[in-house]
Amino acid sequence: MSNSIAARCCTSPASTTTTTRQIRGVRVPFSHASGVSPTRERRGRRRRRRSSSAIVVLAFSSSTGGKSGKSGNVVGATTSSSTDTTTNSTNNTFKEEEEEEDRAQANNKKDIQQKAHQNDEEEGNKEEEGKEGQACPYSSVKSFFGMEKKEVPDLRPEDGSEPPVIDDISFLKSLVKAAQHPVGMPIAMLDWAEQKGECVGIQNAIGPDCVSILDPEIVEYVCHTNAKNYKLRMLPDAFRFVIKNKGITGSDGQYNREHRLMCQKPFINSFSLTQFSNTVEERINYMCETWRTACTMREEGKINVNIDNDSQLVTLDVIGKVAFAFDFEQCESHAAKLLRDEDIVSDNISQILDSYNGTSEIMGQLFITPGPILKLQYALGIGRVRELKEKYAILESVGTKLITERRETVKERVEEGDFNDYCLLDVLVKATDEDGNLLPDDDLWGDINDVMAAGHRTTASNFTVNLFHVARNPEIQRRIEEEVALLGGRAPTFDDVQEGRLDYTRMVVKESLRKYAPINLFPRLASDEDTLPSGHKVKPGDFILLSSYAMGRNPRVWENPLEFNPDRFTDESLRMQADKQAKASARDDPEKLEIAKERMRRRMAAGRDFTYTPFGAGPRSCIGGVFALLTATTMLATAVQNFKFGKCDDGVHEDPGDEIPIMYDTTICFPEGVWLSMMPREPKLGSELQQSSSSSEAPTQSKEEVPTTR
Ligand code: HEM
Repeated sequence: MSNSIAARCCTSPASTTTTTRQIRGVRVPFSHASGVSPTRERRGRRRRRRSSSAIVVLAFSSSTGGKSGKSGNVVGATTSSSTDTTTNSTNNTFKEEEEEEDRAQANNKKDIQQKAHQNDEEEGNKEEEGKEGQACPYSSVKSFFGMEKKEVPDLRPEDGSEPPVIDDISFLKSLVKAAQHPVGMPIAMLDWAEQKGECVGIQNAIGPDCVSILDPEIVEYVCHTNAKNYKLRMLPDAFRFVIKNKGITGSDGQYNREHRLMCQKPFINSFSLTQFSNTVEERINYMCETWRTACTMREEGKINVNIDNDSQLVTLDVIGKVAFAFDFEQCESHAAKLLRDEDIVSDNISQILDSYNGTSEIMGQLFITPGPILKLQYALGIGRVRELKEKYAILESVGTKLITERRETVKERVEEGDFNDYCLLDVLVKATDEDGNLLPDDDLWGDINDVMAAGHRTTASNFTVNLFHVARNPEIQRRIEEEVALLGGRAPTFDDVQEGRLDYTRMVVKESLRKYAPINLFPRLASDEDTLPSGHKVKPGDFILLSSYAMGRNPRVWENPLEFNPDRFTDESLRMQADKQAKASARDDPEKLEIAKERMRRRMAAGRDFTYTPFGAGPRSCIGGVFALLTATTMLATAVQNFKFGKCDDGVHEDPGDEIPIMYDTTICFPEGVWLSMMPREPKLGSELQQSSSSSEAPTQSKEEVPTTR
């Protein structure tokens, strides 16, 4: 039986006995980090959990070494297409990606280029593995962008000495410090970089040896040049034990590539993106209306809110609809509670939310429990592992019911000639393997669950950080206002972001991601022996520590890294940044310098460098990065269009100063909440313009409801 997946329309009822896919591996740590409206009690639990996440990467790294997904004959897993996704695309992977690249170029859509870069990485790896067994027409595009295979730079110590290493005692001390620090391991990585350099070997007395890397050139080597040796992820045993090796984040090899390609599809398809834009617009405007009404109910005409809480509600609603057309109605529940003191959550939603939050919480508690102990606890019925399994089973069974309903809906739509994908699940229910069998429900649920968990709290935390800075920095707020006013009072859309009408707002989003990376680590495991450009020797099973947080605060790369400065992302700043990186990599060789400058400038302009890594890098990088940027920018513009933000002045919540108190469990958390004040703008920013405006304004997108499964 073949394992290939093709994009075909569903014409027959769901089959759940299709393939015997062998899937190896488990979910990445953030998969179940999705607490909704965390109470103080839950925050307390997160605080206790934190120290474990700092060390888990070392304690368990050996458990997944050497795993890889089963290979089969790929017959074109579904990938990007522009508007018509109904063609039976079996072998059009490269062609469609090439078209996507062209479109991105033509429209100067920088972030879609970044997406194309991810695909590029992926294809690069396929080529390396020789799995496709065919010449890649994409390589000409690659070479045009300077993405052809690069010479490995020589970054060994210039004086001929051995590359820097941390001995085991110093390492254990760092580990203890990291475990006590709310940010965890990235703090140790920054310390090592300061003391020894940006690529440091680590002798680890209690686990495999590690290399900690902050140097963008060596990150490029690991995530791009020789990515095939560093594709494996370390994952806690609890994930594997419970989640049965499904989903994108938990898989490797061919299964992972196929499911990445399938799941990327709606996030780069213009029809689907328009639906998603409508959803984001609708949800954030609903929340704005709730805030507005709450303000009118106060004498002072304004309110103070914990924006961390409300952000999570909006993004859960968004990701539910985007992933599987499910409406969590969090914004409605919030409005009912805030405005009328009513609880209106339906049984169906509470069941899903309870299981979703429950699995997240227990998974956090069992994060570092080794597999054999989990099994023993399960057999003896002690600890919370049974409860975890039960909760995940509930989640899965509700998911399966929704999938069954959606299969019917999509079938009817297809029969009526509507082949569009309104959500990710629509893509998945149409996908078949090369024998024409539909994919089994648990494969589908694995992907949906992954995307929901990966996209929910990450995007919410970014929105929170954006508004924190807007509220305390009048100049940042003024510059966003300026941009938003030009929209003439209509709702901001994804198109506004992609077509450059919200460039400054987008730079604020990017700066928030740099300084407060939603996911702090994206580690890799070496599968084979290798020597890094720094001269460090790597053995199979060695652990490569990569960190978005530490890279985003690397003082060599980012001047005054603690300063929040969105202007780092202007074209001019990026050019200067590129020249700085080129200088470092050319090492005083004038000939190399010119080539390196040219190359770095091109890469930075296209968002394809390895200095800025909030979405990770390489063949396992985030598949939702572009969507997340579009969403966060649209939400921020909408919020500023509707409200004037300021520091919290309720006399209860203290101003934290310019640094937000944070900690990481599986994603970034704000243990004290993030409080700010908001006052409605009357009328909305730019509305006056609309009345007298010319027809040159971009029209408001029509609202097309995303059909739900309920
Ligand atoms: C601001 C928002 C987000 C941030 C900062 C973020 C960050 C990340 C990071 C750091 C990784 C690991 C990458 C690596 O190991 O190289 C990742 C993986 C992933 N992300 Fe995101 N993410 C965000 C939003 C999203 C969204 C909205 C989706 C879904 C639409 C998504 C889906 C995924 C998936 C499926 C993976 C696993 C990829 C794999 O294992 O092959 N993420 N993300």
